[in-house]
Amino acid sequence: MVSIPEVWKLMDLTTTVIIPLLFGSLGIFTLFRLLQWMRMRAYLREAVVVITGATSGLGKECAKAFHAAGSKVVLCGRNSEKLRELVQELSAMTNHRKNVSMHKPHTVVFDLSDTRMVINAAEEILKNMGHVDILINNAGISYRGTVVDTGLDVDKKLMETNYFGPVALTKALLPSMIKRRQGHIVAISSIQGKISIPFRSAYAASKHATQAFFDCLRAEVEQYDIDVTVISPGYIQTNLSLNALRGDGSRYGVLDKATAEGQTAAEVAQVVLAAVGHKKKEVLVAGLAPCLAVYLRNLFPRLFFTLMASRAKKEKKVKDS
Ligand SMILES: NC(=O)C1=CN([C@@H]2O[C@H](COP(=O)(O)OP(=O)(O)OC[C@H]3O[C@@H](n4cnc5c(N)ncnc54)[C@H](OP(=O)(O)O)[C@@H]3O)[C@@H](O)[C@H]2O)C=CC1
Ligand SMILES: CCCCCCCCCCCCCCCC(=O)OCC(=O)COP(=O)(O)O
Repeated sequence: MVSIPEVWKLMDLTTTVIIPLLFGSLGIFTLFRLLQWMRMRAYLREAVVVITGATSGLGKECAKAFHAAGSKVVLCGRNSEKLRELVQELSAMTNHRKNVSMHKPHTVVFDLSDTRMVINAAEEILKNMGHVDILINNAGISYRGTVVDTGLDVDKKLMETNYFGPVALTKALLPSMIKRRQGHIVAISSIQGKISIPFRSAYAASKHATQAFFDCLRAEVEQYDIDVTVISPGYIQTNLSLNALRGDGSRYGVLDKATAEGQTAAEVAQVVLAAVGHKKKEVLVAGLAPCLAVYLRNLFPRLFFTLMASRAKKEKKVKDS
């Protein structure tokens, strides 16, 4: 039994020590988060942010998010008409924050799978903007097909767009970042940069290569105060599956159920904004099953391979029927 004086003592301890401590820590935590948020906003404001694949999906939503945060966005794409429309859309956005001014976006037209064009584009960007603070390598294409029926030209196309394009652009902008000892390079990879699922060989390979390249880069450029962020999303509601290539190089042209039921591009763009603002090294933006699959691949690879083989058999049966 607890005696009355003991209860008083306990209550005294609660009111004089535990409650103030609790509220004190909460206050410190809130203050810390606020400072973090303010530092992120300051980092993004006025920053020159280059975004590839800005004409659609995640790139377009990133353009809106960074533009609204006060960054000077450079919109890259291969369709000048779509870029012009986006500039109009961004220019029409109203500024809700009094202390943030939104800048007129710049545009650069080039195809990522053409190395010469990529190098010229980087020169053009540096000439017009003076420097690049943040490069977001977002543009990409996907693929559907079996290894046995896929032409090598399709494997190469995927690697050129998803891997060599971002690598060429990064290499072209890196020396100026090193010179300034300042810069941030972002790679939009995929959960498929961490695990390979059946009928995605070319896509998963290009994303695994992306992950590996940018992990190396991060280690090499930290000494120059350059940050590298790799973002690995799960399914997003975009045109990715519609524009995916088949094994014979033709357009897949189907909006897959998983894509249609994915996260919205605007949600993922906010995660990209925060990850860049907080200078995160890598971020997985996916539901429970894809995240668990990544851990399963690393912790219990045999089980993962069995699951993928059964998935391949099942999908093949459905296709054949
Ligand atoms: N949607 C998803 O489920 C997921 C997407 N991702 C990644 O997100 C990124 C953005 O894709 P998402 O928005 O979904 O797809 P979209 O198809 O909507 O957008 C892809 C963008 O990349 C551009 N692009 C494609 N090929 C080239 C090229 N050769 N040169 C220049 N630009 C090119 C497209 O330009 P154009 O308008 O001219 O076609 C478009 O702007 C990709 O890297 C993708 O792998 C990662 C995980 C999941
Ligand atoms: C301990 C229990 C573990 C349970 C794990 C179950 C394994 C389930 C497999 C889940 C596979 C998830 C694949 C996710 C793929 C993905 O998110 O890809 C993103 C993309 O890049 C999409 O591109 P696509 O062209 O494929 O639409």
